[in-house]
Amino acid sequence: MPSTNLLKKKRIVVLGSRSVGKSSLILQYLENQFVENYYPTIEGSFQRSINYNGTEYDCEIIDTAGHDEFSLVNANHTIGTHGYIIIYSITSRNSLEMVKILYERILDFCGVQYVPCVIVGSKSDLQQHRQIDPSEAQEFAKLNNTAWIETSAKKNINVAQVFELCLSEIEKRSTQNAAYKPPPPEPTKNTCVIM
Ligand SMILES: Nc1nc2c(ncn2[C@@H]2O[C@H](COP(=O)(O)OP(=O)(O)OP(=O)(O)O)[C@@H](O)[C@H]2O)c(=O)[nH]1
Repeated sequence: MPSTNLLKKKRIVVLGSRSVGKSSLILQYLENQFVENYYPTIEGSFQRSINYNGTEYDCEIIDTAGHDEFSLVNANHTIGTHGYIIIYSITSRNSLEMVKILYERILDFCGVQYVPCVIVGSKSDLQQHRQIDPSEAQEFAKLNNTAWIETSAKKNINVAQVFELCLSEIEKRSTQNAAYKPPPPEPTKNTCVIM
């Protein structure tokens, strides 16, 4: 039987195109800081205790290098991962297309039809450069049973909510699993086999 502590350990992977603001979101969340300059990420892992719904979760947050159409989702992204945050910038149509590709690649790699996931529209402070209508991203999220939210790391809008939503999606999934009862085995038929 797994201990309660183990059950509260959650691994969250943050994915998305280059420069959509993955590191900025994490930095704002963990350290209440925002950096205007762009420094490409290789990969980073951060520990953070998150209180959600009265429960303390011991979270590992993985910041990944920006993805393009040639990047593959690999075992490092998926093995042991409980939830995904996939980010596009509201100022970039290409980055929303990459969200769709990444989500499909995760499902393919894991061989499942659903994973706990939050789709995040970043840089919501840049309204004058908006290319993605909220309804478009919301529709994709709804179709795929994921959560969706817009954020600004710069203005610290909806930053903590992204991580809480991710835990909520993870919990939803584990409740569904707990409620799941496998179908009873098929009754054996009294058939006669002629050899
Ligand atoms: N206006 C605005 N700029 C942002 C916001 N978030 C990030 N940026 C800027 O966007 C650029 C890229 O941000 P990063 O956080 O480095 O993006 P990333 O997705 O981690 O990039 P990679 O490391 O290439 O994957 C930086 O210049 C940030 O200052 C935001 O909410 N608003």
